[in-house]
Amino acid sequence: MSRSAHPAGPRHGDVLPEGHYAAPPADLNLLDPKVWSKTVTRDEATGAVTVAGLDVRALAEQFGTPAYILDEEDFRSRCRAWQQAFSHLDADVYYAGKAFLSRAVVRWLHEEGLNVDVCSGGELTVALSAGMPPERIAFHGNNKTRAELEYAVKAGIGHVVVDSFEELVRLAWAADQQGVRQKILLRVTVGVEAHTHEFIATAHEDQKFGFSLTGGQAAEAVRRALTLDGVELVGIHSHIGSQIFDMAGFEVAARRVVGLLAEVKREHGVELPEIDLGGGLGIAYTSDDDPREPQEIATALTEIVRRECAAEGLAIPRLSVEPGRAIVGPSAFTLYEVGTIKPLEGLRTYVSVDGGMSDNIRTALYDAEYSVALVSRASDAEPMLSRVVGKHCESGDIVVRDAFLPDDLAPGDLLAVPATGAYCRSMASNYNHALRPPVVAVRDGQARVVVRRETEEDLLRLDVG
Ligand SMILES: Cc1ncc(COP(=O)(O)O)c(C=O)c1O
Ligand SMILES: N[C@@H](CCCC[NH3+])C(=O)O
Repeated sequence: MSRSAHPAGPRHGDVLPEGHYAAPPADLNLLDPKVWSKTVTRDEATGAVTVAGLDVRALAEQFGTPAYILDEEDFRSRCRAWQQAFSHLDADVYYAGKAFLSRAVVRWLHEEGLNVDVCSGGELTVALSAGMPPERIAFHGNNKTRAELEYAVKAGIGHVVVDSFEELVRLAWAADQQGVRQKILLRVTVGVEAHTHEFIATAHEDQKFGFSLTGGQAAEAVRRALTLDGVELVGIHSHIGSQIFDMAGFEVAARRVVGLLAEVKREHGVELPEIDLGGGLGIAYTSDDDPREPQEIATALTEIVRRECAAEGLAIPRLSVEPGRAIVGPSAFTLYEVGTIKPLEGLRTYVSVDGGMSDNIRTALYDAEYSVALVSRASDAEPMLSRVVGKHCESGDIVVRDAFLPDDLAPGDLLAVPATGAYCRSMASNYNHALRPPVVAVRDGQARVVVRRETEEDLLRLDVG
């Protein structure tokens, strides 16, 4: 989640606790390019907002609301930025499918030369069915089932990132049964407290993922992996958490992972050829967030790996990274229609939209911050401190906790929440039997549905009682 300062400010004229809110933005019609996908613009003369040359009002008309609008050019350009940043190195970029996966996205990744990281049999099926070569797929997860492991081995995937001793045995057995040797990396927890929300930090000791480096589990896992016939240990993996801006955690992780490679060489005389430093790079959800560019990350990581390897007398291993949010997060926005508007004098105005926690659970789950804009017209009305809420039966059903919207807002207006490409559709639910919204891909004046809206028949199909 964003760790930025509180971005909201008071409704004009309201008396609010002093210093609690920042001032409202000077112009509510401005769409900050930091948080909107690359092809989004607002025509100053007419106020119309377009994406990939398409008027969002026409998109709402054609595809309905709520809808995720995915800017294909933006997505592809982020893929290229990551590829280019690591292109001069012996390195691989794996897109983390958990952020958002669909067959269209897999095809774009394939065309742009990226690999995919999956963390369930379902994600693996989507990746394979869209033609991703199995050797370009990595499989993650802290509790992969025996069936999932057999499926992955049978499919011939590139590597499995092993998370536990049980999995090591299960996987070696599954591979043995199929007469193959499965390449693996071991996921280690490097003991870093990533500066992010507790639920998305993954490298400190007290959580469920990986082999503890400091507690000696990682060394034991290496020892066991090297003795099992069904697996070929090729490297070490670390993922410290998500929505991180500070490079320090990655640097510590890189140092500790290289330290383990050195220990493995000393103990076993084996130089493991690969390291994977995971994903986790933060994006701008509000104008206060300042994310790092892929190039900065590539430079910082490779410098540290080179330096540590030189100090330890190791050959430089092949490096992988796994960005998810940093690729797809900024590429999409969610389009909603305004319904009920409830002003609370001296407090704020509750603006209800036709979606909510079923299409974006992140605000309720992580206290995530988002921005929002009126996109069906421009407005010169006064700023009104608002809370954008959904239509679910929960008072925690909040999409944007604090934002300024024009105080002439009316039912039927369209709002868009930017930076909802990651962990929104992929974490969407049918709570209150909501129908999950479609994903509409837009590019060069063309729009097409890549994930269709659910229907009531979809819900009833599963209800077989
Ligand atoms: C192992 C692993 N790799 C990559 C990612 C992608 O993270 P992000 O979307 O923050 O880049 C995650 C999710 O946090 C993960 O668990
Ligand atoms: N779902 C989280 C990120 C967790 C990523 C998986 N390790 C989010 O929305 O920020």
